[in-house]
Amino acid sequence: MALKVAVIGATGSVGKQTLEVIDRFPDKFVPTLLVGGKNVELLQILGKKYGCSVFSPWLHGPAELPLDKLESSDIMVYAASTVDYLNYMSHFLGLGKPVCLSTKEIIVEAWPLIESFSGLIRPVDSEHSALWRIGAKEPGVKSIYVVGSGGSLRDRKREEIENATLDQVLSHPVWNMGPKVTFDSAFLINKSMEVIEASHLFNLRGEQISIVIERTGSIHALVDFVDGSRNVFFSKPTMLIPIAYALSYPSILPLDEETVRQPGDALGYRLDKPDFDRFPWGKLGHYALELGYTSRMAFSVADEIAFECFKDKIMKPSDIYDFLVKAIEDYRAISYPESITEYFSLRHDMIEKMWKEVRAI
Ligand SMILES: NC(=O)C1=CN([C@@H]2O[C@H](COP(=O)(O)OP(=O)(O)OC[C@H]3O[C@@H](n4cnc5c(N)ncnc54)[C@H](OP(=O)(O)O)[C@@H]3O)[C@@H](O)[C@H]2O)C=CC1
Ligand SMILES: CC(=O)[C@@H](O)[C@H](O)COP(=O)(O)O
Ligand SMILES: [Mn+2]
Repeated sequence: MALKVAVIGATGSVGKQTLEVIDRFPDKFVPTLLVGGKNVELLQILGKKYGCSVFSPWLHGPAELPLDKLESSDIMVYAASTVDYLNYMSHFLGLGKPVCLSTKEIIVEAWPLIESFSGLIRPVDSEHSALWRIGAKEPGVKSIYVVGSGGSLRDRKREEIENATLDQVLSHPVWNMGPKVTFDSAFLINKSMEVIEASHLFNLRGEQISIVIERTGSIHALVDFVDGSRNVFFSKPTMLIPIAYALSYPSILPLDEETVRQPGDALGYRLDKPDFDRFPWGKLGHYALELGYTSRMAFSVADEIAFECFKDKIMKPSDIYDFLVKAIEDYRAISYPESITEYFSLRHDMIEKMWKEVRAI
């Protein structure tokens, strides 16, 4: 029997690639509910193509998903660039059903609220999928490496980074992704988010997690074990592999993507230390880990606002750094919400307060 799949964020980069995996294995997966945003035209085309239910706030009003369709699904892929559907995700997990989770903002911001379901949460973010596959959840892990490409500004000087245009920031050298994660990647904010994500998913301390740069996007993660051994994960830079693995776990689907290179070439890859002088944003994940869960949440919320401000030319990269540091520090002593309702209420207050600060700049 084909698994019934609900896709949140079906019209986006990860969502569309999820449907590509589903198309390749129609005997294994069938979409039951597709949730999208502004691109209602595409959403309706997809709904017709698969003969399934669709939902968009731009079509149907505030986020109220058809619960019957959701509950009758076997597995969820959460790939929306919003945390708005956290309560539905939590409800789905509460039914004992797995969620393939791409939206790292949820893991960074709301981990204490979903941690009890960690056995049902399957990482989709490429590095975390790789970490999962090479043993980061197993006993005996000493430390891990989250690998990055370096992003669109990786060869720019400090001054060029400070004056980068939106077009430059959104021209990723390796991956074709949605705008927010591409922006994050340009400043190593994405790696900071991924350090927190890895700490939560694999229950590791900040000092056990390092960022390294590999320019071709062929190495995604490394895990060092206490016996002195090291696992490394190679693959072409494609999200099809992590999406397919999350959907089909524990089996591996015959995607037949080209192997990245012959094993003999492995020594040809270069891993570099990140340049934190040019990319200080890449240290903020560790800083937020030090200061606690509410600071991590504030970091992610502030980053969402910073992206809007960068697009509107209200903030330069150095302003973004200051803004993120302030958010992390401002919320260090605030206790973390005890429920999803309280989380959304705190999130709302954070957004209001942060926009007030922006207006005062
Ligand atoms: N793209 C990638 O390769 C990777 C992405 N990720 C993570 O996955 C998540 C998604 O990224 P990506 O696919 O690139 O993002 P995109 O911007 O390409 O897609 C975002 C999706 O979310 C939908 N959406 C946004 N707001 C709403 C809303 N209020 N209600 C319903 N749907 C909404 C969009 O709908 P619409 O377009 O119709 O407005 C779209 O389907 C992010 O958290 C990102 O960090 C992680 C690793 C790799
Ligand atoms: C594909 C994926 O997982 C992204 O998060 C990717 O890692 C972004 O590219 P960077 O490695 O440049 O941040
Ligand atoms: Mn990633």
